[in-house]
Amino acid sequence: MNRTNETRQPPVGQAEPRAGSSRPAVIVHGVHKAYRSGTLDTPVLRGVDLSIETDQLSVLSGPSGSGKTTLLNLIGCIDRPDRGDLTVLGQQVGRLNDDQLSDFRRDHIGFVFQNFNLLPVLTAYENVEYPLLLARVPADERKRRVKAALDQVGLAAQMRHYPAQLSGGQRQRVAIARAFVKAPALILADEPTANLDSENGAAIVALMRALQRQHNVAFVISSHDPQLKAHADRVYPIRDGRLLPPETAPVRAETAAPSLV
Ligand SMILES: Nc1ncnc2c1ncn2[C@@H]1O[C@H](COP(=O)(O)OP(=O)(O)OP(=O)(O)O)[C@@H](O)[C@H]1O
Repeated sequence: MNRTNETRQPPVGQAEPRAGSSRPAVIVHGVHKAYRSGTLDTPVLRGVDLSIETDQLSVLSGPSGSGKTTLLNLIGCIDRPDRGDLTVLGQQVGRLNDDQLSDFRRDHIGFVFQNFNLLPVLTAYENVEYPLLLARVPADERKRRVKAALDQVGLAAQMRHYPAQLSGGQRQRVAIARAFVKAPALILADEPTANLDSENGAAIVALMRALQRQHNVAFVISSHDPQLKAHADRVYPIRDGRLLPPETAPVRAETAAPSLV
């Protein structure tokens, strides 16, 4: 038997080791998803096949209702497909039970949301610290990592501010720091610029682009923001629950990473 051709799976609930892994970050195979309302099933994803490379910024793009968030939720292990399977960071997630799935999500995936989803009673510092508390990271290490993350998004001076004391763009920076602080191999962002004006949106796009390069993570973003699509390595167009052929990034002059402070 030729063992080199065997598909090796990491232990249940663990992601592939990051360094040297040449596998795609995400493989979606034959995925269908419908939402049920009463006796009526509304199909949303109708057989999606997709492979997302590590170390790239990828955008899922399509009109409202095309299924972007549904697909992002499946990749993020927030929901399960009706049919088909997903391999995320080398782990076939359909093999995980609900507890294992939520541990996998917590340990390996960072999330950024359209509405920021910060806890209003916690300061910027405490919001970023929260995932490290859940992961039982020791206090000294927590402090070092939270400060570094806030520094990277340019919010060191506002660390004691509550979300209500921050602008929309600053809140999204806190949310991005929170997503990066655990150094996940995969970050998912659902319409991260939709609630921002174009200037703040452009700054957030530049920040995500710079952080993706700096941290070598797979960054998957659902968006119809043309600024985001213009900065993506790969754009995956979705229409009516089906994927069209991917668009490669337009050739453009390489811009230096912006200063984050
Ligand atoms: N929990 C749910 N129950 C029932 N229908 C849902 C649910 N979530 C989404 N849908 C429906 O599924 C379809 C796809 O929704 P989805 O949020 O994935 O689209 P989207 O491309 O992200 O849209 P948008 O850009 O507006 O966020 C929509 O018609 C939506 O109404």
